[in-house]
Amino acid sequence: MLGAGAARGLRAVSRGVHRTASRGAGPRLDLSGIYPPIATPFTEQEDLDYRKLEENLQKYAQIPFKGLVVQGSNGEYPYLTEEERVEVVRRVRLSLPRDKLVMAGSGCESTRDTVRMTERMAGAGADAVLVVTPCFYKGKMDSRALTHHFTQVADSSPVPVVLYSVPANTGLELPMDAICRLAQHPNIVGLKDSGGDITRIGLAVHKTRALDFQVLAGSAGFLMAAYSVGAVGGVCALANVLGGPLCELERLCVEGRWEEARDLQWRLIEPNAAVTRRLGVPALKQAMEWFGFHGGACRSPLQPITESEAQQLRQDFSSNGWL
Ligand SMILES: O=C(O)C(=O)C[C@H](O)C(=O)O
Repeated sequence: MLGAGAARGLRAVSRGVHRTASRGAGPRLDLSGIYPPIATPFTEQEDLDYRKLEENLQKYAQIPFKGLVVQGSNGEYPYLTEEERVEVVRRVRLSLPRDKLVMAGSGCESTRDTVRMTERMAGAGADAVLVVTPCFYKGKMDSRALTHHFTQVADSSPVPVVLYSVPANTGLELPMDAICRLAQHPNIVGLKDSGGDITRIGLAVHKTRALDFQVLAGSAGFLMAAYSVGAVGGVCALANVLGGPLCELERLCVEGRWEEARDLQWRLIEPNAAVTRRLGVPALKQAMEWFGFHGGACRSPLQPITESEAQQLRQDFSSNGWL
């Protein structure tokens, strides 16, 4: 892991984003494995519910995850204050066994705020940060702007940076040429791609092969496909609910047991689509309740799913043998 000093020392090199195979800053952070982007429990008054969070964490600690993503899209981070964001990461780090990675979402709209939030997340104990593409001025977020943004953040980050492309939420994809340039940065160790375009994931792996750069599938529906083109793991909303089966799918892929992997992958596609692009975070939190975790309500303006959506959601799990 790079320290702040090391990151500073690498700045001169990273400004030009030119680097070859060796990062030259000690062993890289191994990202391989499965991560749930954890949901944030709230009380009825929409305050953070740290007791419920802790109870969820105790359960997640029993599942062979590589670690947890705190404040990915499903953590409702756009609705948390800066203090809340940092405090949740601090508590997760304290609760989680030391060998589990904590990857903290530190993305903000401006570069300046993201740099600051990244430093705070590292101070709260994050092992790595996950930095989403800024998107409010999406028409202006071209390769030049995004390369500049991520380079500035990585230059000053005390911990390794993972790029995060999630077009369903941001309305933009991190362009491939930006990924290839940023992959050369000594403090940028990977990409979480939630877009689901398997040709793009394969190309990202192919184009960065000579580098110590790791690609993670950003959703469970294409996890096996992503492994087959060289991804090393996945950050999957569905892992909040079906963490064991997703870790099993990881194992089958890593062992090359593709037929068994395919059978399992098939059963995950419908539940995954339901808790992500079709019904989103409120549905994920509903499903968590059915599987013994604390989900509960989202922070407003997100609304609970309707009765008929809940029925369809249940059907998506039960018809695939999960309920
Ligand atoms: O919450 C996140 O962050 C995710 O990566 C979830 C992801 O978008 C998914 O589809 O699983």
